[in-house]
Amino acid sequence: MSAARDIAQPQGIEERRVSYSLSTSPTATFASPSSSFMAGGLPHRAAPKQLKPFHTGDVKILLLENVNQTGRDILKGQGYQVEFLKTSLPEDQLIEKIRDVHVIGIRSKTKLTAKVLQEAKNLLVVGCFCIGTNQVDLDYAAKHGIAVFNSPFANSRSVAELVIAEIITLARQLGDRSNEMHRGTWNKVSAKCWEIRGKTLGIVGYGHIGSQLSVLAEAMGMSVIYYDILTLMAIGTAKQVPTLDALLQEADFVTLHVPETPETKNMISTKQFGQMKKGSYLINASRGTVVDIPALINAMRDGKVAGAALDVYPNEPAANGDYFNSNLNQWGEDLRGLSNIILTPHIGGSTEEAQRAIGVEVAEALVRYINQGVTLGSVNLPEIAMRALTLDEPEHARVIYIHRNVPGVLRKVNEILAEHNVDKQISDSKGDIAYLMADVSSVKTDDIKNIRDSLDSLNSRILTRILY
Ligand SMILES: NC(=O)C1=CN([C@@H]2O[C@H](COP(=O)(O)OP(=O)(O)OC[C@H]3O[C@@H](n4cnc5c(N)ncnc54)[C@H](O)[C@@H]3O)[C@@H](O)[C@H]2O)C=CC1
Ligand SMILES: O=C(O)C(=O)COP(=O)(O)O
Repeated sequence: MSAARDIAQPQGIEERRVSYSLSTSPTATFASPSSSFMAGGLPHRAAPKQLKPFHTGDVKILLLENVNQTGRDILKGQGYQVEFLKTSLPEDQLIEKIRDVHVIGIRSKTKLTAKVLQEAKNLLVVGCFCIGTNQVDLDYAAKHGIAVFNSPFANSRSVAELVIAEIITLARQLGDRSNEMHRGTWNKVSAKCWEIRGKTLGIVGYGHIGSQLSVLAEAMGMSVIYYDILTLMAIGTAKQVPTLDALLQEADFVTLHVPETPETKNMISTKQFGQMKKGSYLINASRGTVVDIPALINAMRDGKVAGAALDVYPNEPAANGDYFNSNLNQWGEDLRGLSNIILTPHIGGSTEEAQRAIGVEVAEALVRYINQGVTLGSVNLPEIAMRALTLDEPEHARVIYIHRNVPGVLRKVNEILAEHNVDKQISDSKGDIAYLMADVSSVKTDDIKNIRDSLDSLNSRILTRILY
């Protein structure tokens, strides 16, 4: 049985769903208190005008960017309202839509900036159905009690395989030969075409993708060196080098697998191209901001770089269609005019295997969070797990209190919970934000309302949810 089913669909839960409670504003009153355990509790940053009985059908989810069917099925299977769009949305439309939803699922294109998130008054959680989370203002989200989840490695293998294909394609100038044949030209050449056996691959960023790539490259007879800000265990006979310059000076192929951060912006620019070996190759399947594209164009025109593969760009379009004729890519003409350059539309993680796996992983994390408050795998909140609430424990409730990490909060929370039997309590913090989960028993509806109101009145409060 899958984790989602374990957590979200205990025996007999379906018929009881209609009676569990929507978490409320401090001024709202309870409707139809449940006598059983249910997973519920939606956020209440904006005071709802009226409280209505809650069921899973109240949870509104917006899925953008063609999230895989596997994820959609899991979420719909919970009874949530799921709206699905194939593309991302321009900011104004995104703001309109995000106001209304409790959950949003995105991939790498949708920018959830503070400006967008501040309109998301009901938003409980963001699911990034991809690896990168740079498109989300994680700090703003945490400070407003919005959890963010991603899929940390389900597409790593797909990216690593793409890079292997690109290494050979560049070494043999396959893109150019194929284009020539498409134009009807037979151009059989061996000059400056190489085997990859015995060549050195320099991997910048030796995380999930970089280390997977290391294994594949060594299996094909390449020597692997890598540079990372962390000291990391080498896989196989790969060697960590102390600086980026050392890597650039030694590598025949340089491939980038770092996240988008202020430090990685234009990490490969004129100075770094100057360090690279003449006739070496550059591959970027990380983020478009990591390579200074005008500097790459110059390095290729000078012959310093013999070939390049770009899968990512500083500005990427929201949907499939015309790209280089839009003003999104100001260097389109220059890039297309170069020889031995592979240009792909951010397809590193775009395989059936990766997308299916990501759909399941992220949707299951969302279900666990919505239904049980479990934050395992969250990238911006402390990770906390407690066993699922079950139906044979009447008058139990799960209290979730997201709060600022300041002294004295636990004492105040425990004063509020003191009259009840606290079966279990866990609390953890991450920077300024703390997450507390407590299962309490012998609680009646009025008790739940009182607990919620008291927690809401504390200065440290960011978000209170009570699941029962
Ligand atoms: N083209 C595509 O479709 C895809 C692109 N990506 C991109 O690839 C990136 C890497 O993915 P993973 O390997 O899964 O991430 P990861 O987090 O497992 O590894 C990243 C590595 O980069 C290192 N690093 C961070 N900053 C650095 C710096 N300034 N200098 C040197 N090393 C640094 C980290 O210490 C870490 O070891 C993602 O952040 C994402 O942006 C990921 C998946 C698909
Ligand atoms: O997983 C990532 O970080 C990627 O870059 C892949 O993004 P995508 O899901 O193709 O929008």
